Amino acid sequence: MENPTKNKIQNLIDLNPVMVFMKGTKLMPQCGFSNNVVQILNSLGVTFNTFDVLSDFEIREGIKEYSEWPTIPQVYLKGEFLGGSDILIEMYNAGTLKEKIEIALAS
Ligand SMILES: N[C@@H](CCC(=O)N[C@@H](CS)C(=O)NCC(=O)O)C(=O)O
Ligand code: FES
Repeated sequence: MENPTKNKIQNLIDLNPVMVFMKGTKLMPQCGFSNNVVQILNSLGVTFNTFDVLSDFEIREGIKEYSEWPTIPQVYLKGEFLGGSDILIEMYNAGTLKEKIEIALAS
């Protein structure tokens, strides 16, 4: 996937230490899975940026190809794919998510 879509995805991930590809916006998530991620990051006081894949079909499909992960939401931490809703819930419940994010952001 060497194309403008991939470049746009790469730029978003490079520029934003915590980058969330989701359905809807922080204030109005359009799916429960995306809402889960927003609520978890908000509750931990994490600063994050979002991209609404419902506004761009190329990015919606491109992000799945980029990460080889088939679903939205997708959370990236310092350029690395961290997970979707299930994985974030798991890390949040395990109590490991905040520290993982803080360590990554400090490095
Ligand atoms: N188990 C997934 C749930 C997310 C999910 O199933 N997303 C679906 C429905 S929102 C999806 O992205 N489908 C492909 C699409 O809508 O493009 C997770 O942990 O994030
Ligand atoms: S939009 Fe239907 S499950 Fe996410």
